[in-house]
Amino acid sequence: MLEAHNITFGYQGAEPLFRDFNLTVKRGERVALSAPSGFGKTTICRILAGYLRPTAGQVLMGGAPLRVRGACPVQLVMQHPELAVDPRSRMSDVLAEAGPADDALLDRLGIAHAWLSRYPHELSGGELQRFCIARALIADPRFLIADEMTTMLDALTQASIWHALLDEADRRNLGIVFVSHSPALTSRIATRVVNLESR
Ligand SMILES: Nc1ncnc2c1ncn2[C@@H]1O[C@H](COP(=O)(O)OP(=O)(O)OP(=O)(O)O)[C@@H](O)[C@H]1O
Repeated sequence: MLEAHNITFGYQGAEPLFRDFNLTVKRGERVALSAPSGFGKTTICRILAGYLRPTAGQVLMGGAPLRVRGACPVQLVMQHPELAVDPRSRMSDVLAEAGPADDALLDRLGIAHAWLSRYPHELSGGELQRFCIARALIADPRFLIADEMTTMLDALTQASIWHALLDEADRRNLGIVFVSHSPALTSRIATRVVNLESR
C-alpha cells in the first residue's frame, strides 16, 4: 500500500498548497487525481515519488518511509520526457540507469531495437516517452505515478502507450496514480477518482 499520511507542503516563501493531505492507494488500483490547474497535482505526484519532501507528514510504502538509496519503489513518469533524460546519453544508457533492459519488455512497450543507439533528440516525443516508461519499469516499482504522461501526444499514440502500460501493470500488480486533463481517458483507466478539492 502507498500512503500519503497527513502531508503538508508549500513551496519556499509561499502558503502551504495543502495541509494534512491523506491518500491511500493499493497495488492493482489506478487512481486519478483530479483538481483545477495550479491546485498542486504535479506537486503531489513529486511528493509521492520522493522527488519533493513534505513540510510535514510522510509518504509510506508498506508502512515504511520510501527508501533513499537504490531504486525507488515508486517511480514517476512526467509530462515532458525530453526533460527527464540526459540529452548526451544514448537511449541504451538511459535505460541502463535503472538496470539491465529486458528485450521482451521493450517489445511490449513498442520500443524498436534500432532506437537504442540513438540520442534523445533523434526520437519523437512518443518514442521518448516509451523509453521513460521502460526505465521506470526496469526499476521494478510497486507503484507508478504518471503525471500527464501522454498529454502532448496524439490520440493514437496516447492509446497505444496506455494500453502497453496497463498490460504491464496487470502483469506486475502495479498500483498507478495518474493525472490527466482528459475526462475520456480518466473514465477509461481509473478504478477510482480522487478529487483534491474535496479534501
Ligand atoms: N518549484 C516551484 N516553486 C514555487 N512554486 C511552484 C513550483 N512549482 C509549482 N509551483 C506552484 O505551485 C502551485 C501548484 O503547482 P502544480 O504544478 O503542482 O499544479 P497542478 O495542479 O499540477 O497544475 P496544472 O494542472 O496546471 O499542471 C502553482 O501555483 C505553481 O505555480
